[in-house]
This record gives sequence, structure tokens and C-alpha cells, in this order.
Amino acid sequence: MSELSASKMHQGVKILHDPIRNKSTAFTDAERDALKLRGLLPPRIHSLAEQEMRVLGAIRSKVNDLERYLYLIGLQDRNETLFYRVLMNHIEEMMPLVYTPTVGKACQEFGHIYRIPRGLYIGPSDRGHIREVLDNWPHKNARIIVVTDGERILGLGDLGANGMGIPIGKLSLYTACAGIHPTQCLPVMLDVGTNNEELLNDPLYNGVERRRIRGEQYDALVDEFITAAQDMFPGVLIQLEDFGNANAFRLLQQYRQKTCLFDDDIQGTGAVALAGIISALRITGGELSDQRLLFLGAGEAGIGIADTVVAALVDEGMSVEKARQHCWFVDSKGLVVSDRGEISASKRPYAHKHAAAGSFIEAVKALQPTAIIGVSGQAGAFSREVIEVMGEINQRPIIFALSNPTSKAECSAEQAYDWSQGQAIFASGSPFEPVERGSRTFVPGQGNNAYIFPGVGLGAVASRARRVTDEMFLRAARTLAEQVTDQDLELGRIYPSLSRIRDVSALIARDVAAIAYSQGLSDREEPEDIMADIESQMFQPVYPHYA
Ligand SMILES: O=C([O-])CC(=O)C(=O)O
Ligand SMILES: [Mg+2]
Repeated sequence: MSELSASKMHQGVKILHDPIRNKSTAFTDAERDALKLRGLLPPRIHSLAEQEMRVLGAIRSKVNDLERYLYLIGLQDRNETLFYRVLMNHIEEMMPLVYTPTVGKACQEFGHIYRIPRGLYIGPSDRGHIREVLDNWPHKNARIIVVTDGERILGLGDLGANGMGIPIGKLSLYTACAGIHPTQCLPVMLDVGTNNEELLNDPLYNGVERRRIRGEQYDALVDEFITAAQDMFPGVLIQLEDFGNANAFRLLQQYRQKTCLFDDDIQGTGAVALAGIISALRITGGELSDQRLLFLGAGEAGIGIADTVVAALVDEGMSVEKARQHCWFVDSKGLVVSDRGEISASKRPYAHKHAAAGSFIEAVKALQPTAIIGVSGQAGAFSREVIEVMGEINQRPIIFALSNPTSKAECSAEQAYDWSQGQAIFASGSPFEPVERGSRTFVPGQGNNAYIFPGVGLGAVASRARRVTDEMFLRAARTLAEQVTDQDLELGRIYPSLSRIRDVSALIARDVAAIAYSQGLSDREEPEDIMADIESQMFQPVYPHYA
């Protein structure tokens, strides 16, 4: 649509209520005349930069982060250009507000802070009509869908329909970090009920009032949704997010071979953690093939990371069987060993022959790992003793406390540095502030899949990839690791600065797209310059001229 015809459609007050086209006080005199806005705005014209200053002041004056979140979502509802300008120009300050940890708090309160819907709700009563529901979405050009059923929201458990905050937040990062146009992002809540009694008893809970549907009914709903989404938005990329363990692995297996789909908690987290390990090895001087990783927690993130590490080792020439021996798991029943009895299919490859160990510290002492990776959702599980023992075993122990939000981290950055005499190479899923000790400043890296999914998604949709492959995630991990500078490592940070995330995402997208083209996963002709092609598709938060 040309800007002129857009302006005709949106004459008058309507354009002020269209968040995609609204410029608010930045409408020029000529635009105010052409669009019949005279009198509807205060007379003083402000530039986007001045509006940004106003917004920053407002955000910073709020009393807590949930209020800041609400302000930002309100801004997104009024003026997306300004919202993304603020988000992109101040990503380190804003990401913890629109994403983990604050989005976790927002999800817990979702029914109570509800204002305006963002995204689509699809539930059991929509069976047989999901296409019509998708057709109600005002934007017909969705390219990326993030969908959850709310069963495992971050490390917070079953939040039912309150989990809608997660697809919204993830998609805001798609735009901010990888330039996917806001109208091409579709958040979806598959509201199949919740088993969270507290929510079911809360009169302000706004999801379906029932316990979760399971089995055939559930599968049929998911299947209808995926089929309808592809039909409605050809080529759309579907990101599975924060499903319960069993469904996450199952749905990924079931759909990844036939649709453009991935699971962020399994594959995105896998890639971001591998990137962190590769960078940590630049500090320790070790090889990936010398590492022994001990995971606490054997859910999506843990298995996803182990599978990605195994893929990297196999790519280096190791056998799968041998590679798996480098990854060990402790779950709620202790060390996962081969003679334990019933073991789920996803853990089975990592159930090695070994004496049982009941607790995590016992397993650390028995296995002498080079790295411990917390993906358990158990706050404080990396005790002082665990970290001290890791420091005795290793000169530079690798300690990743990846559970989200911050309240669920296995240890804090301070604890990791203090209990290891400053030797830990630490990363966390949610952000921690730098830690000052004497003349030294330790800057913890944020090992969050936000470094991976925006770039992978952009690469996939820009190349019109029909599938998202493991090879793409392995490549994304390596590309991310390559962006870590010696300066980052000197600060202790094993990820690039968040301020560079847009460039990093573009590089990941380039490499993912290159795989799609070279492996015949795209019908699109390979552009001469993939990077230029990617960049040309990235949304920039600038106002159009209407007159
Ligand atoms: O959302 C995040 O911060 C990372 C993630 O996918 C999760 O913890 O489920
Ligand atoms: Mg997640």
C-alpha cells in the first residue's frame, strides 16, 4: 500500500489510534493538514528523538519494573515505531522489562493487569473453526508465530492463559533484535485450560476455566492450529514456546520434518548454551572434546543443550555414543543412570552406566565435571558447597545458572564469583548486574535464547526456508560465539554485548539463510549478496512521511 493511500484510509483521529501509523506529536504541520489532525494534537511538534527522551523519562520515573512493563506495553499499543525505537536504542535497559525477568512477573499477574489484547487466543471451543479465528487477525502477512500453551512458563510452571505474555515478549524481541516487521509477528495462546488451582480460583483469571485437555483432544487442536496457520499464512515460521516437557519434545518430533517449525526452549537454548561453552573454552584453553558437562534438570533446556553439544562433537568427528558420554544429568530422582528403571525417551541417551548418586553435590564429587549447567527452575540449587567443589576440581569452573526468571536462577552472579574466588566463568538465563570486587569488575553474560531465535527466525523467513534444521542451530551457535571479542572475555562475558544484538542476529540470519539455500530448503533463488538481502528485509523504527 502506498503511503498516500494509507493516509487516505487513515484520515483524522483514526491514525492516532493506529499504532503502526501513529506518529503522535511528530506529525508535521503539512501532515496535520493533509490528515485532518489539526486541533487533535498539542501544537508543538516533537521529533522522534524528543519523543524518545520523554518516554525514557517516564519509564525511569516509575516505581517498579512491572509498572515499567505496563508503560512500555501501553506505548506499544499506541505507537510501535516509538516503542521499537526506545527498545532498540536502549536494549540493555529495556530487555529485562519486556522480557525476562519482568515478563515472568507480568505473566503471573496477567489477569490482573489486563488492558488490551495482543495476539490470538485459541481454545477447545474453536475446534473445527481455527481458520476463521486466524482470519480475524487484522494483519494478513504474518511471517512468525510464537505459540505457547502456557504449561511451563519460564521456570514458573503452569500459568495457563497468563502465559500469553511470553509470545508477546518473544515477538517484541523478533522486531527489536532482528527487524521482523511488527505486523508480521503473531503471538498465539493455545488455551487448553490450566491445572493451576490458584488461577482457576482467581475470579480475574481470564483463560478457559477448566483443567488442561490432554490426549487426542489436545493433539487434534494443535494439529488443526498448525495446519490452519500454514494455510492462512503460507511459509509462516512457527516457534513453539514454553510447552510442558512431554508435549514440547513430542510436538517438535512430530512437526519439524513437515513444517517450518522449531522449539525455542529445546533448540534455541541448546544453541545459546553451546555458544557460551565455546567462548568459555577460549578462557580455559580446553577443547569441547575434553569437557564433562553435568546438568541439573533434564527438561527441554537440558536435553536441548546436550543434543546440541553432541551435534557439535559429532561434527568434530566423534561418534554419537562417545559424544553422549560427555553429558550427564541429575533430575528430581538423582543422577540419571542406565539401571534406574523407567527413563523417558529424551533422557535415555544420557543414562550412562554409573553408580547412583542421590544429590547434585554427590554427583559433582563423583563425576568431577568441567561445567555445571542449571536448567532446573530450582532457585539456589548451586549451593556454596557445589561451587566450592567445582573450584577445587577446576581452575576455571564453568557455571551456568540458566533457569528463568532471575528468582529461579540456580545461583546468583555474586555467589558464583565469590564462592569460586573469582574463578567461575558464569552465565545466567536472566540478567545479573556486573559484580565489583576490589579493582575487578566481573560482567556476567546472559545465556538466553534471545541471542539465537531472532536471527534464526529472520534467516528462515528471509530465505523462505521450508524447514528449520539442527544444522542451522549449530551454525547459529558458532556464529554467535565468533562474535565474542577478547575484550568481552576479559570482562568475563562469554556473549557479545547486548548492544550488538541486532548485528549479531543479522549475521546468524545470513548463515541460516545460506544453509537453507545450499541445502535446497528454499524455492527462492539465492540472492547474490545474502547479507544485503537480509538487511533490506529488516524493519527500522522510523516514521513514514504522509505529506
Ligand atoms: O524466555 C526466556 O527468557 C528464555 C526461555 O525461553 C525460557 O526460560 O523459557
Ligand atoms: Mg521459553
